[in-house]
Amino acid sequence: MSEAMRIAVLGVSGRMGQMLVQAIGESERCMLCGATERAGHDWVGRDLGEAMGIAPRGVTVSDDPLEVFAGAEAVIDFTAPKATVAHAELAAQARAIHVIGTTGMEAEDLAKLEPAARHAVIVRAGNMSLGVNLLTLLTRRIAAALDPDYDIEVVEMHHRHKVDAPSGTALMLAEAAAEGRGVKLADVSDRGRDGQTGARRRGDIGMVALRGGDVTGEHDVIFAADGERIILRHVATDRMIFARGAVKAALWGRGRQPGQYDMIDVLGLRD
Ligand SMILES: NC(=O)C1=CN([C@@H]2O[C@H](COP(=O)(O)OP(=O)(O)OC[C@H]3O[C@@H](n4cnc5c(N)ncnc54)[C@H](OP(=O)(O)O)[C@@H]3O)[C@@H](O)[C@H]2O)C=CC1
Ligand SMILES: O=C(O)C1=N[C@H](C(=O)O)C[C@H](O)C1
Repeated sequence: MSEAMRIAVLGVSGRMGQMLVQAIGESERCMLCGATERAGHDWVGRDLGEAMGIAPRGVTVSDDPLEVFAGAEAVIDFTAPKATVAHAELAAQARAIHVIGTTGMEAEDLAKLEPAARHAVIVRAGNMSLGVNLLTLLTRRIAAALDPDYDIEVVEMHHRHKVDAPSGTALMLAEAAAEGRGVKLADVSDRGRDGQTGARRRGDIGMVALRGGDVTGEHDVIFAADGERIILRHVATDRMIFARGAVKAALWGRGRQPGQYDMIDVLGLRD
């Protein structure tokens, strides 16, 4: 059996950071070797397990990503866009596999991942669950089969703490719908309806974001025509689906050529 993969978790105190610690602990194929938080965070310098209120883990939370990357084969990053861009540069220097779950990245942030991917394996997805990735494939197929008399709307709901909209998943689903229709999402996307909007433009793909309570993540893709609606739905009830997907991505990255990959590659679903 090959050696257990050494994985570090970035932004470890976050909702996803803590799930990732649990998901790494579940697998015999990997071990947690490091963890980071922002400088000044009260977990920095403490044993991770003790900070989490569980048994000591023998891993000290660091605010120095460079030191953490140097000791890791893979790093898993569910933090914030600017932090992720900086992490990508460090992952490239350390030749570490960089699994990115962070959403809300703008085009300029994504462009900065390209030079890093010349040296590191980057696996990035707005949603790391099997269910959502399958849903993107279904969305693409259905959009390809229907003409623009079927209006496409992507509706998402998340917890009150989420800071970006539309969600990374909603963007993945809208991209898949646009791809199925053979159009560019940027040309047809309608994200900000408010006031006197005028009638819906034929062929547009709408996106709507709801925020409230503790909703883990819910996404509907609606194909609405005269006389009928088709609704594809994914409901996440446990963040472990994302964390397990991210660990799977890190393990998949071992021995790959540098470049940018997504969960469709990891799950072997590319056609
Ligand atoms: N792809 C997927 O499957 C999923 C993606 N996500 C995405 O993951 C991201 C995180 O979500 P969530 O865990 O809910 O958010 P949280 O705010 O709970 O966690 C983010 C953590 O990252 C920390 N952080 C920010 N900047 C840095 C930095 N420079 N170095 C180290 N740590 C840093 C934050 O610290 P502080 O709070 O002090 O700023 C915080 O602890 C979001 O973009 C979310 O949309 C979430 C779930 C699934
Ligand atoms: O912030 C979240 O919580 C989630 N973010 C991802 C997204 O933006 O789609 C994935 C999941 O829906 C949870």
